[in-house]
Amino acid sequence: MASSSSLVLRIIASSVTAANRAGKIIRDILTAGDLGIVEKGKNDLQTEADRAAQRCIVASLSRQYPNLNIIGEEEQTSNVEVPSDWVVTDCEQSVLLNECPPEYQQIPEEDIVVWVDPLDGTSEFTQGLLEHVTVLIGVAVKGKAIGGVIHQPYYNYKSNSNSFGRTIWGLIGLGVEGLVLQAAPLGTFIVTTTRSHSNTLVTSALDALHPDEVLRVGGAGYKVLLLIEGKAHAYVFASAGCKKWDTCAPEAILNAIGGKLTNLSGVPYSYDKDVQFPNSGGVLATAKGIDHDDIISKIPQNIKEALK
Ligand SMILES: Nc1ncnc2c1ncn2[C@@H]1O[C@H](COP(=O)(O)O)[C@@H](OP(=O)(O)O)[C@H]1O
Ligand SMILES: [Mg+2]
Ligand SMILES: [Mg+2]
Ligand SMILES: [Mg+2]
Repeated sequence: MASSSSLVLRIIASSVTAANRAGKIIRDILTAGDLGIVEKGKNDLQTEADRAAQRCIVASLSRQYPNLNIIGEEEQTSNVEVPSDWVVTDCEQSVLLNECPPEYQQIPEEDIVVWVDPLDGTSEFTQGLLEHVTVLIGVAVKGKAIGGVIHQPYYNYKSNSNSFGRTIWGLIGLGVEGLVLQAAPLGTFIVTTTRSHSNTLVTSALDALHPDEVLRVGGAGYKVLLLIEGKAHAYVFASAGCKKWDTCAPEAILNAIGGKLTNLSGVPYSYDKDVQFPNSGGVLATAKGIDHDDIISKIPQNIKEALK
């Protein structure tokens, strides 16, 4: 089989196209002005943009890969028609120009699970912090996050240029495309964490690490981008609030450039189709070159216990 036609690479290539389309849908809904906000739970909002972006991504991927396991954040009623121009079935050709790493060349469809967060950073989206918004599509093989797409529909939107938005994709063994990798500054320790889902446990984990600076921003996708672009050294979230769709794509992309994401006890998450959705052990993600285990050792035991 030619490497360019490996299923994993084609799914990533299709996910880039679908994420870009979803980003355009998100922008159009915000521009139209009716967000249709629904409260799913305490401090847990959903907008028409979340719902529409998910329908676009799931319809687009399942049209091309009818037997693929796709798990999305939002509940979806299958009998609602998806507008035909939301269904995109072409692959991003630049992805297919790459050689698929040998270990992923022969993966059958049934071993793959795709985790979809159609809009990460919903809280910030509703408050106009648009740079924090991402579309996340993660690809897991046998429970491991191996590839993914982070699309940022409003990247650079404050600049006067007409071309804003960007798409980052990555695959372990291949690397990451769509941004410039940068190391965070030496001699200081910058941590990023939640902006809208904090509590006393979240704060006490941060306190225990004595960071020089804490960047409180929205979304798991955006926080991992801060790590990749050298704005922060670690993403620390001592809460069970994040779910598998929040971390699958960011974890794979971070891993592809030498970073790491685990729970706060250092245990990796499984992305199998049968797993529980919550990342109940919290989230620690570290940039390339940061001593992940050293940070784990500084998280107090009572916090680790509370998150088990
Ligand atoms: N306590 C909580 N309840 C519900 N969702 C939570 C949560 N804590 C974190 N999350 C989810 O985890 C993602 C990252 O959170 P945060 O921005 O606070 O770091 C968000 O995804 P969504 O915006 O896709 O729902 C958010 O909803
Ligand atoms: Mg949500
Ligand atoms: Mg999310
Ligand atoms: Mg979401």
